[in-house]
Amino acid sequence: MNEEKDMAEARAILAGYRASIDNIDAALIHMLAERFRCTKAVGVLKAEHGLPPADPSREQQQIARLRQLAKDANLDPDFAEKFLNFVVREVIRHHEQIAADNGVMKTG
Ligand SMILES: C=C(O[C@@H]1C=C(C(=O)O)C=C[C@H]1O)C(=O)O
Repeated sequence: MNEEKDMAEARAILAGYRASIDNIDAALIHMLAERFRCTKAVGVLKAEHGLPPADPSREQQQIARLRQLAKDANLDPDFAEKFLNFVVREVIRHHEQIAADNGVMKTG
């Protein structure tokens, strides 16, 4: 009887956490969509002005900044760096595609 009650309570707590996880995942998707909307505009600007798709020195600054933010937030900084690199790789792929569509040579 108690076991059943414990299990029902655990399921209710789990459902509460999952509702928050679903909200957070939705926020992440919206934030990523907004970031890519912005980086695609950067890709067009770069293609129009013959700037290279990638900017490694800017990326180094972002990595240092995000690693510190992650540490302060008690998030694994290695994970934060891997996540940023994953996103930036996709951004650079978009920039290369935009440049190619506009007849600009791949330079970086
Ligand atoms: C968006 C840019 O292009 C690339 C993508 C970056 C990013 O997604 O944050 C950062 C540097 C560049 O390699 C940029 O140069 O700012």
